[in-house]
Amino acid sequence: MKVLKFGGTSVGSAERMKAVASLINNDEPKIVVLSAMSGTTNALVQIAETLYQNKNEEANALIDALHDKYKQVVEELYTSAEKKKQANELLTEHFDHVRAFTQDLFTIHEERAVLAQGELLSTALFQFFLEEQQINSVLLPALNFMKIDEDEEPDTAYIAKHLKEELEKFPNTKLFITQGYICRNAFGEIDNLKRGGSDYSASLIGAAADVEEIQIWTDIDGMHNNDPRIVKDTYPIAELSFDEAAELAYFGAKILHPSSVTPAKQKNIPVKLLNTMQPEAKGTTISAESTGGTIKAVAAKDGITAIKIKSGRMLLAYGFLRSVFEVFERYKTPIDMITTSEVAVSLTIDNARHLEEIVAELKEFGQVEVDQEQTIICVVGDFIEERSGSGLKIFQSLKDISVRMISYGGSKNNISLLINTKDKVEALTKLNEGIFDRNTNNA
Ligand SMILES: Nc1ncnc2c1ncn2[C@@H]1O[C@H](COP(=O)(O)OP(=O)(O)O)[C@@H](O)[C@H]1O
Ligand SMILES: N[C@@H](CC(=O)OP(=O)(O)O)C(=O)O
Repeated sequence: MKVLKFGGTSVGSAERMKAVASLINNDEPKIVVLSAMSGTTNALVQIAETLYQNKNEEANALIDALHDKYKQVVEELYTSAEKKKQANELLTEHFDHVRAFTQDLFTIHEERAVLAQGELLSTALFQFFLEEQQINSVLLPALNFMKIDEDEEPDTAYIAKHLKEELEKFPNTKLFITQGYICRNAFGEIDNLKRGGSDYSASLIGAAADVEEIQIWTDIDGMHNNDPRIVKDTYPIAELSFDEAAELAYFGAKILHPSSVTPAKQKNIPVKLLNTMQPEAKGTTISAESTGGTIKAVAAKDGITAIKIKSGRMLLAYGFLRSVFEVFERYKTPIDMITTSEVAVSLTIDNARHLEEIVAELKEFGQVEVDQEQTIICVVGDFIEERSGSGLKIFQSLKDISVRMISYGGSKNNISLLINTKDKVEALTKLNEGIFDRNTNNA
């Protein structure tokens, strides 16, 4: 059994859905995980924001516009009048459900129900298409097995048990379709795995069903060595280790959801990143093995806040760092980077929701400085043997850019640098020119 996840762009139009159907139409047993059609989740987020503000007329106009877009998809996707009618009835049901929220109090619970509509629609429309094409498949409702706990972490035991039960209901079926992104929370309510979470769904499903391979089908031919949205002349990487891929995903490579590597790594299931527009391309294979040159890729994570605590008196005392970390723990705020000197400790966070409270508490330890609009540049590779002077190449490339923090040694896979966000494009471009050995890594 394999898991194949198709992202928003891969199911973004009737034409794309038809291409996905032909890609999966073979005898291999598989679970197909679909995202919402591209643009849908953003549109639903906008509808939810409008509903929060009680702008009901505006919300209705947005809902109508999205509904119209889907009517067009139905027109293009199906050939028979019967399927078009069935699909249009389904659209009415879903969009009326969203419209109903204009009449009522709008809270986070309603918001989550609104956000779930994208995946519910894409999978239902796709299943209808397979039926029309007489391709035998079963639609598995993710809300019957995908669950997060009180800490918003996946309940892997629950997922494995309930997914197995769902699959066992259909012993003769080889093709299952299900929703990415959506789940139930500890209270049984509809929830989600955060933006981009369908990759995470695919990986959790793959681990739960102990599949032989997880494929993430998207609109690019694998993980590139640099952000292709920012830098020209990037190339796909043939192979990455789980740890390298996890670092890149966490530090901004949008092609993968940050948490999606962990479940696959735990079960040692290879993950392939493949391109729906170019299915024959080799893509990237993520596995326990790591081969290729020393420096593999670079990614950038924006929205970082740097906090420096200066305290000559206390820094070297044992227990000091623990007290600092406890402040962040109290506010459930993870720390990304940390560096220390004799008189100060600098660290970064990407969730500044409790910044004010955190800073107020840290001031008890010393002088606190805060810098926002920072970016972490993360260079990933196998740095265990400093054979090729990777550090030198990195610093030479960045010689004209002011680097605020440097972190190396936490893992053998990552050198992280903190820079001002305004310097990001220049930093990524210079690194692209200065640090890669194209012949070794290119897919
Ligand atoms: N290092 C990278 N390698 C490949 N793609 C990347 C990288 N960094 C950012 N991306 C972007 O990620 C996009 C694919 O992710 P996403 O938009 O989430 O796809 P999907 O809609 O299939 O889920 C690509 O189109 C590309 O612009
Ligand atoms: N539809 C959700 C989940 C998702 O993963 O989408 P995509 O696979 O298109 O990144 C989102 O837009 O966040």
